[in-house]
Amino acid sequence: MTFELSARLAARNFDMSLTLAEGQTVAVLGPNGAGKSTLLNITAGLVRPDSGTARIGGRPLFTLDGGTHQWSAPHHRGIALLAQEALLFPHLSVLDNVAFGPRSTGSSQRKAREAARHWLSEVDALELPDRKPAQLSGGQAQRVAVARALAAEPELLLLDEPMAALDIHAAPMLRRVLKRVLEGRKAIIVTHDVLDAYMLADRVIVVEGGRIAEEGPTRQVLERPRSHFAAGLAGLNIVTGSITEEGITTPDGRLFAGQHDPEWSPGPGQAGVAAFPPSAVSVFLGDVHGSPRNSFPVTITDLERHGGQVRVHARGGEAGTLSADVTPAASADLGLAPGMEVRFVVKSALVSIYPA
Ligand SMILES: Nc1ncnc2c1ncn2[C@@H]1O[C@H](COP(=O)(O)OP(=O)(O)OP(=O)(O)O)[C@@H](O)[C@H]1O
Repeated sequence: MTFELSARLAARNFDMSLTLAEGQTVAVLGPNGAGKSTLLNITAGLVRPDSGTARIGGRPLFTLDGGTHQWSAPHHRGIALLAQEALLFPHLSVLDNVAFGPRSTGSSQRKAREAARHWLSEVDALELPDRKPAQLSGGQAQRVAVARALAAEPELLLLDEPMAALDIHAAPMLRRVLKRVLEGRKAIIVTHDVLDAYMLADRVIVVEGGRIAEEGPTRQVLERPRSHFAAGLAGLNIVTGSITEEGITTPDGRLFAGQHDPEWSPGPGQAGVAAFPPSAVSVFLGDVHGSPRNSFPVTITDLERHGGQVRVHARGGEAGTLSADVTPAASADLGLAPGMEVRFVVKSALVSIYPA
């Protein structure tokens, strides 16, 4: 059954629509304050939008358009929300925490505990049933919380940065468990980690300023980003403009040459993106002689160590923020420092051009 939502909430500058097909997991990525949690909370029934509709299959979750207003309470939505913290009932054993969902929908204690054991085994936590939540590590508690959410047999699972509160050793195990249990399930996972998107999601939605900035299949969005946020996650620079024979022309009239997708024949003037890694950018002081192509005057905003290189972050007028990787020796020779005006020159062979 398809999940469909369209909602607006003026107080949070929120206006989004999305559809989730049966069995599909979507990752929601975006900067702080973009509206990711608001999307989950509206879906779960914890925040009420000004207008909109949502349904799972034929079953309405809310209808706030037109004359008839309908609003289902959170526990009637068939939706489970998993937060950053496990939020288990502290006085119940692990087994009874997981059995809680089936119990509250009328299963006998025996049947509910049977279901609980099944879900504990699905999350690799069969050795924990008698413990109290206070006796669990963060990663164990979060796996139990996943089992508790699934034991309620939700039609849609919402995960709000489930790995965020875990240490680096516990996160990979939870990620593996989630990969297994999300297979073939409708789920929306809010995350700041591209690894989650790659491993867990069929599709990615990038949200910015309460709107969907970009969406598509995970690899397409993360390897051919169109939004600056997704480009940042992918570790790429992007410059947008309109398509020409050789590349794109930026809004301030600069030609940016690159390699077109061979399978794609753009119409002239069509909006396009030029994407390139920081390693494709060289840094020069002053004017560059010869071809002015793919060359930007920029102001350095920051320098940081990145692997064995120095990553030079800069602002380039219409081009927005760009970064270049140079060796520490080159950085020292050029005397690079924040506030300096330099020129970024990008190798056109390493620039991919694709439709915006
Ligand atoms: N309880 C609230 N009351 C009023 N405004 C809120 C509330 N929670 C969030 N907002 C506002 O709504 C907007 C979206 O916030 P939201 O928490 O959904 O963003 P987010 O993408 O989840 O951010 P983060 O990554 O920091 O968790 C922001 O402008 C935020 O300030």
